Amino acid sequence: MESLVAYVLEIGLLAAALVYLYTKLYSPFNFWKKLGVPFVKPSYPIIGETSFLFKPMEDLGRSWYDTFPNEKFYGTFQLWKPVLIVRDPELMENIMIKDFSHAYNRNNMVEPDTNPLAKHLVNYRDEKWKHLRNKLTPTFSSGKLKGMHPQLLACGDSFVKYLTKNPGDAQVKDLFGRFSMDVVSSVAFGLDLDVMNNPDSKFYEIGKSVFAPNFFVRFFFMLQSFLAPLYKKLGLNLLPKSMEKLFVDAVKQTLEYREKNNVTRQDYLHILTELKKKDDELVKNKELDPNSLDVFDEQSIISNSFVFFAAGYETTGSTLSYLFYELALNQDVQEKVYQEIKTVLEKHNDELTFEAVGEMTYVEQAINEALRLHPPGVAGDRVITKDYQIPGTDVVLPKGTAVLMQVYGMHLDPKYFPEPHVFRPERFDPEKNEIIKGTYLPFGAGPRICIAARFAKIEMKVCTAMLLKNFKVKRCSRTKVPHENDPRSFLLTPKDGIWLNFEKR
Ligand code: HEM
Repeated sequence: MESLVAYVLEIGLLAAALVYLYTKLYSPFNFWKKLGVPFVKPSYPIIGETSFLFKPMEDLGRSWYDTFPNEKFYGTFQLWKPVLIVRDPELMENIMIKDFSHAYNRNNMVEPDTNPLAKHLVNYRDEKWKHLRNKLTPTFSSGKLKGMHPQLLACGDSFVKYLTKNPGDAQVKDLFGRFSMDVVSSVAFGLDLDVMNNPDSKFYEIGKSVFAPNFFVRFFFMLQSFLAPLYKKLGLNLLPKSMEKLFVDAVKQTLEYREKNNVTRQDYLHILTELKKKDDELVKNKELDPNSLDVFDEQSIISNSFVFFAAGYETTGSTLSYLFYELALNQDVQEKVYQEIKTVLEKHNDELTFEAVGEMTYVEQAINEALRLHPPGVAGDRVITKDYQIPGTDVVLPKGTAVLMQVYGMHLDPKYFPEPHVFRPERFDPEKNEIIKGTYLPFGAGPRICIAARFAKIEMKVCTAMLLKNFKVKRCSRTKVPHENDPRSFLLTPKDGIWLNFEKR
């Protein structure tokens, strides 16, 4: 009996010693303490901090910003992984722009060879990313955007036709989602689906269900950086295999059809096809290794068309929904937007040319203001790729540290945006120059900024101009004020859509 007690005591002492040594010497939770950075202790031993997996993004954005209100930066954890929270505009600019060579990559990415849709810009790293970004940047040049303009107008026309047939109360998240799906399918996949008027299209049904807010997808998206090696091993995708196949087949069939019938359309798919042709030549001349990640091949076309969908569908659909919600609640702003649209169109013989859209500066200010109040991403994501000394401090962040820039918190900080909850597009008047550098980041910043920010703005301006020219937007009995964000989404997106009333002018 005695020997059993002694045995249990010995085991107990050994376990206590191991726990003590682990927490004091080896635990990853000592990371911030060792660096001398203030930090939030993780909620649980061993597994660390889990709140980022469950808290609604809006609350997460607020709490990240409001914890340590007097610090420019502090440490926290995602599970056992240390994450630096940055809440200072100057430091954000340093990390994203000036010292970009220390933070090339985002933390939340998978390897480009993980699955057939992963070989795209969002997932590329380091020098490989730089090469691909250089190739893709001209695809959004003014000339190329002008070439895509007729397709945006066609999508806008379908929208106006739909509302003319169905005026009155509408759930706008669904309508702007359909518009955004029309744009993506037409510009990136070469498919004229007109889902605005044919919502039972299979493509739309599947697309809508995949991108609909979903706790499961959100959970796995937030864990992507932890699970990336597993995804790669198993060839996994956050999309179901049926969806993956649908995208791959849609692009392959369109490419074959165009090739066979000699069809040329000035869209994104065409521009990507031209990039492939250039690299085919280089491979043929043995100037490029056909197996290198640098080669722009058929999989690159498919993946980069897909990223147009993944990165552009929900973001533009939600932003337009919030914009129209704010315009319905702020009729004086809507009137000012409408007057600008009318004046510019009169000058351009009632034609919404590419140039006319460029002249609609107040419309753009309203979009900027909607993105300030409702940025789809609450935080900007980077990972330190080369040891980085935080300027003006002794803190050296080791390679591999994840960093989150607090976009949402800053957009709502009265220090930078007085009366932050008021919808006031005048803040963005380019002549007043009121915006403090580094405080407004809906599209990110620096060399890794959203590559399609200009395209997205033009798309949203075209949609706004065409709708407001024809309709007045008002609240209706089903409009929820204030609106709620969907807790199931990893982006800020309205819960249950937003209901508004469209009245023909
Ligand atoms: C309202 C609309 C949109 C918003 C608010 C938005 C926002 C963002 C943000 C915050 C980033 C990360 C930037 C950074 O890390 O600094 C990003 C990256 C990106 N976005 Fe967008 N985006 C929008 C529309 C689009 C559209 C329509 C496309 C279509 C092609 C697109 C394609 C991309 C790509 C490919 C990247 C990765 C860039 C890179 O890693 O080099 N986005 N976007």
